[in-house]
This record gives sequence, C-alpha cells and structure tokens, in this order.
Amino acid sequence: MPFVHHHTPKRYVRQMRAVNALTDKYRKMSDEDLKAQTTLFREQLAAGKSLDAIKIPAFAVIREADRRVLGMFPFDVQVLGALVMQDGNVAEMKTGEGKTLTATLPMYLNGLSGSGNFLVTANEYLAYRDAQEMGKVYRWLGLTAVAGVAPAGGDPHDRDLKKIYQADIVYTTNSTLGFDYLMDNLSGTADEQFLQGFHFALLDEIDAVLLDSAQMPLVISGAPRVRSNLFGIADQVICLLREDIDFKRSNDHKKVWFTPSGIDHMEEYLGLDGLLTQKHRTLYRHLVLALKAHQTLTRDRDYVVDEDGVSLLDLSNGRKLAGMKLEAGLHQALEAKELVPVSNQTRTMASITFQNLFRMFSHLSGMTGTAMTDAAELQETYRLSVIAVPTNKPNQRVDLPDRLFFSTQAKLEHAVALVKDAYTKGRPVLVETGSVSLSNLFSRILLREEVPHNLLNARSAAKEALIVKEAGQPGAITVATSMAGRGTDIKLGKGVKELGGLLVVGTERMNSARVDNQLRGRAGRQGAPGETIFMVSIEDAILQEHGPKWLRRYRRRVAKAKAKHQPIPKVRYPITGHYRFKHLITKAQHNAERDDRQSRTQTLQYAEIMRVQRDTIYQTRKQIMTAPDLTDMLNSVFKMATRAFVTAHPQPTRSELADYVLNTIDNHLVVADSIDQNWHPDRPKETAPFLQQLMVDQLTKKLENIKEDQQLYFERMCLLKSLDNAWIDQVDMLQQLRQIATNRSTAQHDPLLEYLKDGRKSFAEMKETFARRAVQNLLLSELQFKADGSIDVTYP
Ligand SMILES: Nc1ncnc2c1ncn2[C@@H]1O[C@H](COP(=O)(O)OP(=O)(O)OP(=O)(O)O)[C@@H](O)[C@H]1O
Repeated sequence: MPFVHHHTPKRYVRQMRAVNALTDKYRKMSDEDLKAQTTLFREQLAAGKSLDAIKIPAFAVIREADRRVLGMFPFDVQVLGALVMQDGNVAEMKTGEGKTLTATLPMYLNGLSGSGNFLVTANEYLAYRDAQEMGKVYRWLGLTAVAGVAPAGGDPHDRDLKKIYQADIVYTTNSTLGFDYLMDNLSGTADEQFLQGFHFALLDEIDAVLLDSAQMPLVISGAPRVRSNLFGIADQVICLLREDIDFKRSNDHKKVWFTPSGIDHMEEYLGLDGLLTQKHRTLYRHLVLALKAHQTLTRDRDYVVDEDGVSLLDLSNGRKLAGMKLEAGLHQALEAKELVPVSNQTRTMASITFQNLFRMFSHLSGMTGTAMTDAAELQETYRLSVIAVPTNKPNQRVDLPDRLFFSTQAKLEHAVALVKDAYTKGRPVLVETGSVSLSNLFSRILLREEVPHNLLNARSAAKEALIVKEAGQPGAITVATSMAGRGTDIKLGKGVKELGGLLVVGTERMNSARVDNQLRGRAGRQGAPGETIFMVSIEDAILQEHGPKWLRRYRRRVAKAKAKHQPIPKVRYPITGHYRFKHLITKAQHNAERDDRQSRTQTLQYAEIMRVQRDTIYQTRKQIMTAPDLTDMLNSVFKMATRAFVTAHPQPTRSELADYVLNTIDNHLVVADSIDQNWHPDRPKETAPFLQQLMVDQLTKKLENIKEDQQLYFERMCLLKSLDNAWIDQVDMLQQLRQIATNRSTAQHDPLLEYLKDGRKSFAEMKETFARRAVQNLLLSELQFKADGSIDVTYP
C-alpha cells in the first residue's frame, strides 16, 4: 500500500455515506435514547462484536451528540478524517478544519471499550482545554473523560492518577504519559501502578509529537552521583586541541569526534596509554563531554551564563528552560567550560524515547495539518500511512513566494513596511519571528513607526492563546515567536474578509517546511481568505547552518566591500528573482530536514537496545509484583547467582567459597560445618548444587520466622529492590556508553555495533548483579518484628 494518499480512498467515502444515512435516525431520538446508545454499544462489544463492526452507528451517535452538546455537527470531511484515523492512519487535515472536533469520533468509539485511550498533544494547555471542552460530550454520553495533565499553574503531583488512568478517555501530553509510565515502573507495589494498558492513542499534531520531540528522550533522574573532578581536567585538555587535526566537526556543528591524532595528543598531555580501553573509560567519557561542550554548544544561543549558572535556552522561542539540564554530564562539562562551579550530576533512573512509548500502543493514529512532508518517515518508523482529507470549503489562502533580502536589516525594514501598510488599511497581521530577541527588536521598530501591536512574550501558553485568538480582529497587529499560539483558532473580525483576511508574515524560514506550514495555517482557516509571506535574508540561521559553501564566501566578499565603503547594489532590495538565490532556502531546508531525519533514525537505533532490555525488566517486575507464588523465580535467581560464582571460580578454594558464602548467604558463617561436610575442593562440579541447596535452606530458615501472609511480600520486596537497583545502574550505564559511542572516530569502528556489543555485555552483567543482590537481600537482611505485627527490614 502506498504511504501517501493525496485523495481519500473510496472506501472511506462509502463509509461516510453510511454514517450520513443514520443522521435522521439519531436526530429523531430523545436525549435519553441517544445516551442509551452507549450502553447498547457496550453490550454489543461485550458480546464479542469488534469496534470496527459498530463504528458506523457509533460515529453517527457521537456526531449527533456533538451537535446537541457542543453546537457543532461534524462535517462530512470530518467524518472522513475520523474513519481514516480509526483505520490506524494519519489524517492530513488542513489547519483550521476542526481536528479537535474530528477527534471526538474515534475517541468515543475506542472509549466504549474501556480505559487505555489517549488523545495526545505536545502542549499541556491544549490537552487541558480540550479535555474540558470535548469532555462534555463524552460525559454526556456516559463515558468517563478526563485531563491527564494538571491545569495551568497546578501541581502535577496533585493529580489523581487512579482516576485519570481508569477513565475511558484521557486527554494528555506525550511527556506526561511518558513520565507516568516510567514512574509506574519505579513504584514498589502493584497498587501504586496506575496505567491500565495502552489501547488506542490518537496523536494530535502527530508530527510535532513524534518527530519534533523525537530527539529528546524522557529521563527521570534520581540520586546525585558522586561528584567527579574529571570535568576540570578534561576541559583543560580539550582547550589544547586543534580542529581538523585533533578533532573534526560536522557541517552543522552538531557532531564532533576525535581523530586518531587527537587521541595520541591527549594521551601525551595526560601521560597515559590506552585512552580508549576499558580502564580509562570514565576519563574518556569526560573528554568527549568536554569536546561537545566546546564545539557543539554556543553561549547565548544554546545557553546563557548568569547568576543561576548555566541555563539552557529553548531554541524555538529563546526562553530559558528552567530546571532543564542536558543529559549525562554534558551540563557539568559546560559548567567547566564556563568556569562556573560544577553542579551535582544526577543519575538517570529511567528513560524512554517517544518513539518507543507510542510503539507500545496496539492501535495508533494521528492527525495533522502538515504530515505530507514527513510521510515516508512515519511509514517507515511507525507503519502509519498518511491520507489527505479534503477541506470542507475550498481553501482560499494565498501563499506568496518568499522575499529574499541581503541583510537582516533590509529584511526587517521591508517586513515593517508591509505591516504598516496593512495596518493603515485596518487589516490584521500576525508576525512570527524566529526568536524572542528578534520579536523584541521587531516590536521596537514598530513602536518607532507608531504601529500599536501586541507583543507575545507571555510566560504562559494560556495567556498567549488568548491574545492569538484575537489576532484576526480589524487592525490587530500581533508579534509572536514561532511556537506561540500553536493550535489556537483565529476567528476573523468584521470586515476583515473584504480586506483579504489575516496576513501572516514570517520573518524567517524554520528548519522544517512543516513548521513553516503550521504558521501559514494560522491564515485562511475554514475557507476564509488569507495571505502568507515569508521575508528571508541570506543572513538567516537556516542558510548559515545548512546553506551552500559558496554563500558563505559570497557573504564574506560583501562584508569586505562594505568595510571599504564600496557600493553593494542589491543590498537594500529584494533579490528574490536572482537565479543564484532562487532555490537557496528550499535546498537548505531539505538539507536540514535530511539531517534531522538521520539523527532521528540514529536515536531510534540507539534506543532499540534500551527498549528490548526495558521490556524484559518491566515484564519481570510485573511478574514479581503480581505472581501468587515466587518459588520458581527464586530458584532461578539462586541458579543465576551460583552460576556467576562458578563461572568466575571454576575451581574455588575453600576460602574463596567461604568468602562468597559469608558475603552472600550467611554473614555469621554458621554453615561453616556444612561446607566442610558437604563440599570438597576436589569435586568442583558439586559447587553449584551445593550453593543452591545452601541458599534454599537458608531461605527456608528465614521464612520460618515470618508469618505466612508476609512471606510473599518479603520475597517481593527483596527481588524488586535488587532488580530496580541493578536496572537503574544499567540505564545509567547505557547512557554513558552512548555518549562514548557517538563520538568514536567512525573510521575504525561502527559506533552503533560497538554500542550494541557493550550494551548487551553490561546487560548480562546486570542480571548477575541482580541475582547476587537479590540473594543478599533475601538471606542477609535483618528482620525486626514489631509489636503491631509488621516487620522492619534492614537490607545488607
Ligand atoms: N463541524 C463544525 N461546525 C462548526 N464549527 C466547527 C466545526 N468543526 C470545527 N469548527 C470550528 O472550527 C474552528 C477550528 O477548529 P480547530 O481549532 O479544531 O482546528 P484545527 O484543525 O485543530 O486547526 P489547527 O491545525 O490550526 O490546530 C474552531 O473554531 C471550531 O470550533
């Protein structure tokens, strides 16, 4: 099946007609009868009918309920979109076509089957708002529907997780769901686990959720790690290295790696050999981090340094990312680079990528205004086809060609002139800039020109949404950063249509055409007129980072001419038509998109090993927490622990064996006699069965003191504790391995294979550690029996 459908396949049109045919039937029903349909559908599902079998009437019912409760009757194209999504595809519906309402159809249908159904956005404000608004209709029909996120300004810890995850339908964000999932799997008992399984996820703005955020895995960090003094040393060494000789950098400056000569030099400076060996792994990791801190991150663009130390900046809007730290030591390396005190590094306790989070759903689908650009990737990674759904009314928006300028200044001047012109006519304009600083600058120029306007630098998405909503009123001029007001509906004021509708002016093209289209989509909604234009300059970030080499040379020449006060003819006027510049931006954007795609694929490849291991661990956890009897598991743990010992000591001496027994099985060594009676160094084959028997006996002895109903609980706690500790170490280890892997000189090894090998090896070691710790916890822990019948366990 092709992954891009520019027309909606006929079968969906037929199904839509079938839904239409039921309109009258449900229109005639009383409210009570309509609500009763929910019970009816649920009975049919219980009797074994599939969701597919009831989707036509269910869609017709929710559609009628939408009309009665929300006052909106989903258009035919919205029903089409819903059918497309119910089939596990991505529906491409143009911006402003009413995706929020469309979602009610598949959400209701899936909600009929019980909990585990999520509408996911990347934005907490929207999740909360839509849960309130759309929630009305589900509740009216007798389903439970809630927001998975806290209200704006609310404390996420105050959420009632039990209620949330029991609900039939949850509106939430990708990170909230991901964090809750990870937390669920850090909990100590089954009643602290709230997620009820992953049945259906409908991702709103699926490209933003899956692609834009794909690079940053969710991380739960825990206890601080022992502070390392290697950051300072590594930083000093890195300052001595030279680009291209000791290390190389990718064109976009996102990747750096050492050359063999760089390794030699560092060994020389540090006075050691074998920097790449296991022995110096920690030091090497610090060097990699320092190199990254120096070569891939730029002060005042990626981060700022102020009285709070080093803070990251959000690239999309230039705001300080409060409380966010770079993963696995990079933040500390930055602090060393900037000579501020190195903060405590925390360990990663659990981590998952969004890709892997959503791959757990048995039924995944999505909607977006702008998926076509990334259709191939969605197909490859998630097996999702993108199907275009026609607009309700013909689209009247006019996208004017970009206007290209020679300098930022010329670009801004022309953009301001454009805004001023619209303003004098009373036509509303939405200006979007690439960064906060640019929007401030733009606002100042507008002030100077005496153009009243709204500058969006509100801290909260909620406030921004309020202002953006009004951006379609006559004479309204709104200046915002690129992400502001995403998903907010802009209604046109009186007389605006006659002026040509909303004018959207972008002052920079972003790294992906998708983001640009998202901006264009603020205009021309629901068949209204509208116009969009981008003002770009060859000084824009996209061209600097992804443009051709000759452009850089060209700019240097111009700068020289400028310095000599020689005239540069084209500088003040658009150079759009010039053949050399014609496809410049588009090409640069293709480059940027390709790079992003590649690094997403890479993230996915690297995440795969963690996924496999995490699945195993989480499954084992579940088994530990829910199994009515753990004897089998305990036996296999004993076996694993003994095997590890025997492998390390194929022919143990008595003292080696006694040592092991003392540290793992019985720290008073009351079993010393048993060693002498039942074990002989000349019969090494008997070591394993002997140890295992010893463990079983010791456990039996221990359990004799514990009341029967507490035994299972005790075993559970011991196993869980050791499993979690070992797994947390492993998660942290994988992160560290990854840091090293991506920076190995690619000539000699395939870094991914190397990573896989190391990752598997450490997983095997992790299992042994788990087994040994579990045995220790079970057999060496001290028990105190309290008066109220409870037991205090002190682990070794
Ligand atoms: N069937 C309908 N009847 C009447 N109004 C509708 C209908 N469907 C949607 N609308 C209205 O259309 C507007 C746009 O809806 P919405 O914000 O959901 O669009 P969208 O597709 O999510 O846009 P974007 O991609 O920009 O987020 C809203 O004001 C909504 O109330």
